[in-house]
Amino acid sequence: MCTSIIFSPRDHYFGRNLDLEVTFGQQVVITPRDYVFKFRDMPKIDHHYAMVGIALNADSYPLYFDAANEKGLGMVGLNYPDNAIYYDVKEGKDNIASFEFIPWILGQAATVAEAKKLLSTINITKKNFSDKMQASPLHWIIADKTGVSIVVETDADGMHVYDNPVGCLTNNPQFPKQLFNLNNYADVSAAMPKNNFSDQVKMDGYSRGLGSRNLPGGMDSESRFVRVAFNKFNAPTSDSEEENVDTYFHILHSVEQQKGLDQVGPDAFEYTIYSDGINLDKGIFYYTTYTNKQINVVDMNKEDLDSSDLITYDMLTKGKFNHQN
Ligand SMILES: C[C@H](CCC(=O)NCCS(=O)(=O)O)[C@H]1CC[C@H]2[C@@H]3CC[C@@H]4C[C@H](O)CC[C@]4(C)[C@H]3C[C@H](O)[C@]12C
Repeated sequence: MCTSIIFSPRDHYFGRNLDLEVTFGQQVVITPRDYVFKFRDMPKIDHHYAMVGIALNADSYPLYFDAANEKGLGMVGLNYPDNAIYYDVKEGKDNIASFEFIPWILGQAATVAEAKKLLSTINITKKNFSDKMQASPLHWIIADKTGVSIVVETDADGMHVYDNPVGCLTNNPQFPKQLFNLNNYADVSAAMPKNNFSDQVKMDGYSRGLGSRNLPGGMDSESRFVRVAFNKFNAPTSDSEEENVDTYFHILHSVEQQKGLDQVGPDAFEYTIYSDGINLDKGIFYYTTYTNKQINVVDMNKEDLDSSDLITYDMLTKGKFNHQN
């Protein structure tokens, strides 16, 4: 499972937790403006917006899990099993394979509005990257540096583009159902609850935090959706980049999956492999990993973005203990 948020305290931070039981050898990958993107059914693009994110560098093709471009448009792919359907190539459409979707949008669109225009002519095809790398069932959240976001789901009844008023996405079920489910948590609050139960029962509020007692605590995607939305809407904002980045990671880590809690096989447990966030206004990429909670930073502006080869960084997974005696 995965969780993605856009958090807008002053600048806009967008990214995700990647939760899985196996790791792919993913890296931080910057695609500069003159890298040539070849597409299965569309003409190549040899000049486009530069982007940074997490990808698998597959024979010099960036298979992005999540990324943002230099204009401040970002996109995250999250698992959407049993619902995601990709389609056959359709005449008259922009036929884009699911693994090409992030480069196609981020290469050409600067805002969510421009992304919507590209989406109006797109057809997500079922082509695989390779026999070994079959298409995975995903849905996507797209956000820009105004803080606006949308969700794209390709269901059996066609592609849906939803405006996203909460600025987060997890996994199943379909996005409208996730939104509807928030109704069940309308009374969750950061404040101490008022006794609406009965004025004949005396309640003395034995503990701080009782207002959020009914937040769901599970690892499942509905629970994480509600929890991360609540935590984000109640998060403090600041004028300091460091404080905002720190808060951003507190929000994502509040739905992180500890090893051992989400069993997916006899000896296999899903866990949060990494959490990342891009400052969409500034093109600065931040991440933590399961074993390294120190915030690591890659600034795309420090690279030559007018070049043509992928720029990659191995993720720093070794945490550091500060011994004080
Ligand atoms: C598994 C991840 C979602 C995490 C998640 O939600 N896990 C819960 C599983 S479960 O729901 O609990 O069962 C997703 C998110 C992004 C994906 C990559 C996107 C690029 C590329 C697309 C190609 O077509 C196939 C290979 C490819 C490298 C993809 C591999 C994998 O699919 C990635 C990492």
